[in-house]
Amino acid sequence: MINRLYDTSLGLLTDLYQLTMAYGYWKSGKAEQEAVFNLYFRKHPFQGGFTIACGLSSVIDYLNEYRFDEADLEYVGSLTGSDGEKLFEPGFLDYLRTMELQCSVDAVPEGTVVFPNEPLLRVQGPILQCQLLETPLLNLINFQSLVATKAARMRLVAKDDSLLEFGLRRAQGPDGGMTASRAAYIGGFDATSNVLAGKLYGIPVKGTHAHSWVMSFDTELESFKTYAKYMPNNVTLLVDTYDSLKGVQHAITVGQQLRERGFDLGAIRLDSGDLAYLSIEARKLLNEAGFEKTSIVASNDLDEYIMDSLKIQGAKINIWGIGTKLVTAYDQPALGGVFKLAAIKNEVGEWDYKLKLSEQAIKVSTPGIQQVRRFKDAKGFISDMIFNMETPVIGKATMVDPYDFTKNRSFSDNTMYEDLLVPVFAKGALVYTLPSIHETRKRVQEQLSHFHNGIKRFVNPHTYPVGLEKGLFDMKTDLIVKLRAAK
Ligand SMILES: Nc1ncnc2c1ncn2[C@@H]1O[C@H](COP(=O)(O)OP(=O)(O)OP(=O)(O)O)[C@@H](O)[C@H]1O
Ligand SMILES: O=P(O)(O)OC[C@H]1O[C@H](OP(=O)(O)OP(=O)(O)O)[C@H](O)[C@@H]1O
Ligand SMILES: O=C(O)c1cccnc1
Repeated sequence: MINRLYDTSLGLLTDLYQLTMAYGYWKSGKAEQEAVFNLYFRKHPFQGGFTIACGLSSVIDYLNEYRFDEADLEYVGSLTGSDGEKLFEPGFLDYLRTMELQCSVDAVPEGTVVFPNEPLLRVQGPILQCQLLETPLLNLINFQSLVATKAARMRLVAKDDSLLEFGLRRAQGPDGGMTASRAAYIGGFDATSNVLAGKLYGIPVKGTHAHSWVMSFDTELESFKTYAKYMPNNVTLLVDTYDSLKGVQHAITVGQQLRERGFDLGAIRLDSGDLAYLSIEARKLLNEAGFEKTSIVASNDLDEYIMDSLKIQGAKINIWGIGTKLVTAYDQPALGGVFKLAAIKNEVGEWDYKLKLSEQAIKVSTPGIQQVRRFKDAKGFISDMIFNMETPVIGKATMVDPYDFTKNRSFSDNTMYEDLLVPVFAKGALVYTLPSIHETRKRVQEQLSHFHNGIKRFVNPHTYPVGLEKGLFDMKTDLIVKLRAAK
């Protein structure tokens, strides 16, 4: 299924309205008009204070293979409108057949901590092409950023404990499972039970055994002994099938036999009951029997809140197995990333800036060829300023709070900063060297370490300051005033 999905051309992985608009651009002679779109979200997921950008690697794979094959074109050519006539002329299908991607894409590297309204991706190129890419780019970035963020939240609670992703069976289909395994690893998990993700993405694979193994034997002890006999170098025993603490005693018996063979009892796993009480009691039993190094794995519908609570209760869990709540991003199953037109080049080669009005200030889009400047001092990151690349900031920079123009801050020209978006495609050609998944995973933790702890708490997190450069703010305000007057 997965291979079939990715072996085929994916040009049609878009919404029909992108194709009908593309057709309209083509018919009206606007197809090649240069446009700029920004991909951003408006609100952090999980009522949190940060988001992890993830999915760029899939975007690169997607754009590298971007095409419409003959079967795609035949299908598109067969689509009809309300009168039963064809929607698209053959000439448009020929246009798609020979179309080569001309877009330039700038993006924040995967694993970067990002905030509402900041472009994660900026796409510049023929408007027809940018338009077709809206849906797949959002599909690739939204879900992976969501899961990477969820995973990063779990990592914050776990601290130095191990985190194992167990979600494949509960994921939203095969692709949901695969991309969640990848995003979870980037967000800070140590390993996955998903063997295909191990093979394709190079994520470490780990696992224990199921209740069915224990149930298939007459006694739990026999099941443990048999498992240890055949896999002595990978023994984690699930102790809760009948009675968790009796299960721990059986695991200790098997651990003693393993030691006689030169191996050891790696871990026990608890998967039901009061995980705080049981882990504390299990730890005592293991320590009393000389198994201080044996780990305690817990699983059972865990999320960052239950983990936090278990830690407060003094649970002796040092490996966490997490599936459903992570891979489905259970408490917020979608990130609302959007892709908005921000500028179009006119006949005389100048940019006409564009914005979408809304009654809600938060939903008014921002025009401009946007870049994000992240200011920092010796202690870490202090503020992000979105600016228009066409009017570069020279000298002192003034940043305005987009929702309260009376609030602004200035940064002298010797304030340290980094600009977040980097070139990924230049006129259709890949110009970016993708870091390994392991480097991207490290980047998340490194990035988080530069932010104030206030943005990382789960309850009423601190709002990290993100503003518009004064010139961009003024340009946006003028445009709003003009558009409201023209309504
Ligand atoms: N000490 C604890 N504090 C907070 N939450 C806990 C604690 N122990 C377990 N939990 C969580 O409470 C939930 C209990 O789930 P549930 O009611 O299904 O119980 P169970 O032990 O799985 O029952 P069963 O024996 O039927 O499998 C799970 O999400 C689990 O992670
Ligand atoms: O609870 P999650 O966070 O989703 O983690 C995955 C769950 O999947 C397994 O249960 P399942 O009942 O499917 O199989 P089992 O017999 O191996 O426990 C495992 O024991 C976990 O409880
Ligand atoms: O290896 C495990 O223990 C495992 C794998 C998948 C789901 N639940 C548990």
